[in-house]
Amino acid sequence: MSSLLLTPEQRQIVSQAGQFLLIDAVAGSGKTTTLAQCVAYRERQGTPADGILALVFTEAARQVFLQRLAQAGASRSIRVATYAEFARGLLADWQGQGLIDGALDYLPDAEAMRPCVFEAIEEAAADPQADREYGYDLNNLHAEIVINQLSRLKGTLAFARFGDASDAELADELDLPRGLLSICRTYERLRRIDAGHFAFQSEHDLVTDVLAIADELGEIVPLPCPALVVADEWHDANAAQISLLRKLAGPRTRIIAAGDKEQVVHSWNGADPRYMGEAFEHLFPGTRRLPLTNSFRCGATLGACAQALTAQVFQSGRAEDTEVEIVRYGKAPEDDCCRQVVDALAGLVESGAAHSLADCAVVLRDAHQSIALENALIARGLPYAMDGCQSYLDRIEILMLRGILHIARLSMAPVRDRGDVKAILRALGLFAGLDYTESEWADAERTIATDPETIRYFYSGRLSRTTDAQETVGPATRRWRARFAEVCDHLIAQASSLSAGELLAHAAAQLQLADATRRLFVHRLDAQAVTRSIDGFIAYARTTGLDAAGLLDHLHQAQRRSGALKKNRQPLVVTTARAAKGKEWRFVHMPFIADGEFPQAHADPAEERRLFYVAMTRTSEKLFLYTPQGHDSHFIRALDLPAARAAARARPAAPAAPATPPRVYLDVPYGEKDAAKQLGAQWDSVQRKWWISPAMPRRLFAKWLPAADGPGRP
Ligand SMILES: Nc1ncnc2c1ncn2[C@@H]1O[C@H](COP(=O)(O)OP(=O)(O)OP(=O)(O)O)[C@@H](O)[C@H]1O
Repeated sequence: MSSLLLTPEQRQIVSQAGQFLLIDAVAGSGKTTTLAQCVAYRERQGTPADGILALVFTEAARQVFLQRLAQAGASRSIRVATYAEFARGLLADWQGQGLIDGALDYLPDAEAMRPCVFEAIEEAAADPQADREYGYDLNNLHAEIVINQLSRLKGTLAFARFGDASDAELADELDLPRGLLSICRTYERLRRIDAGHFAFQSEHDLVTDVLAIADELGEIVPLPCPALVVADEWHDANAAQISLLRKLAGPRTRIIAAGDKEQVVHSWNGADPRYMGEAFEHLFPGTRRLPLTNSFRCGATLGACAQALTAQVFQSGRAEDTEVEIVRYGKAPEDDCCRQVVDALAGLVESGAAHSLADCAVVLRDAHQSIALENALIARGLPYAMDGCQSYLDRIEILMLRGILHIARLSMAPVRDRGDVKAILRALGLFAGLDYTESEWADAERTIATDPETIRYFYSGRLSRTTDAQETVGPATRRWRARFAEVCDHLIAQASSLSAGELLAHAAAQLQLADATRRLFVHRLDAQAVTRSIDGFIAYARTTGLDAAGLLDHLHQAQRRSGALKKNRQPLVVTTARAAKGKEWRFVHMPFIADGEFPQAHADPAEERRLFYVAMTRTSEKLFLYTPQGHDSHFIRALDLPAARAAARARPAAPAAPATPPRVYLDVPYGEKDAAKQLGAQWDSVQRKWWISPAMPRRLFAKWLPAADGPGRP
């Protein structure tokens, strides 16, 4: 049984009687805790454990939910599953009962999916009607892009449209290349033999396969009809998941979903604020909505800022405040901003406010902003670990730009490590559209790692040749390779007279890298992120003023130093707003809060605001926001910090809201319950405790009062 005292809001949720309940919760308000308490309560009320199902999105969330169930005193046999796992179990049951044939092959990961994706790419390319502007490359990056797109099309149920819309129509509607859509359609055709009979199946297919089979075979395939389904982190749900939930709702099934509508930040993958609102209410008529407004993570000042930003009630259940400091940066914005971040981080550790850098995180809007930050951290010797995004030194577009500089110099020096040589060459080959076999790659890597000057032959022998009869590349790739070679020839000629920044800027302009990026990364948002990263790196190269050799040397040293720093066991975390969701640190720093950066230009303003809210509410002790001097981002203004501080000061000192429940709970042993009852104590069936109102004379109940309230039991 839990020792946690539920807040009045939490208690109301746990004991409410309606069939469908949607919990509108603020960040850190105990969604998971409350859902687990709902499960334990219903079980105590007689719902059998095997009639209860908890659905979550990830294995990590499953583990947390299991812990919370144990804390709430629920039985261990209650099923907690991810959506994919649950769907897979259903398919296995149907197969076991002989209702469907199931899949011949289960593809557990992207690696296993790759041959099937390649087959789909080849078939789509061979179609006489194929989109000739699309690069049907058979490489890992392209396979990954196809897999992500398959997952999006499934999550949004857009696959259902394939029956009545052409690839061209869908391409237009979804802002995707027609070639990519026909690959996805081909993949699905290769996979799907018949209802309930699949040539192969991956994790991404499971939920939509269950939905499709249930639609096609109707009552032949029985769906479970649990007495209670709870769905955590509901703000991440997509169309497929909400449809599955609907299918599980029998006439007496109770559904409780908890989420924060302000944390819908995965719309790229099908999440939609409507699933936290009207779409849920439409599918589950009579839904009651109840709030969880007390955050146990964010103190009063930050809570008031979050409320001002989102216009949703956001109170603090934390006794201590969470301060917010606005730091302004000036000239040379990137460097000045990062210098201030690094100074503040070092100050937190030196002053003892943070036990180590592991108490801190830097949350970026986007990975491209890490370049100046990582350089500042490396220069200061502060250990850091990237979480949810790669270090700029490892990102494929940066490796490609390094590769271009190596070509310009016709030397791989100073890089000698075979792994580093491999990463740079492959990134270069990918952008250049080089069609190498594994053994050709291995050969090139070995030779160049042994003698860095042989990159010259790699360039003249393969990279710049566009008429090799053995190559099977299409005309679009061939044209692109010719342009690539022309630009590289120019860079080689200019390498000694231009700086690295000028060489790269020339290459980016002549190669129209933004277009090339769109060709490779396909999805508009992915391509934009890579383009920003390329622009950021070129700007950085320009500020150094170094020539190609100098910059390559500098990057090599930076890589070595960052490798050494990575060995530290208590590093600072550098992450992005999206990847930070669900996490928490004592001190959070958010650099580059400037209009155009965060909120990002051309992005959906509502999702930008939600992302900002997610990032800022990861903090428990102090949030640092860095904004340009004289140009506060409109997010900073929206927080209305002076008013938030005033509200926090005006708040009654302590105890905080949840520590002052309107009930005083008693520790009454079972044998003394009648005595307590006679004195006026009442039974709380949610907490499973006796309680009195604060107005009642405590001395009568002194021996049962918890330690903080009275003498209690010896
Ligand atoms: N009534 C309560 N009293 C004290 N602490 C509580 C209470 N309810 C929840 N908590 C604590 O608040 C913290 C956050 O709870 P939980 O993880 O359930 O919140 P969440 O809303 O799911 O968080 P997130 O926004 O990160 O998804 C946990 O440490 C939990 O133990």
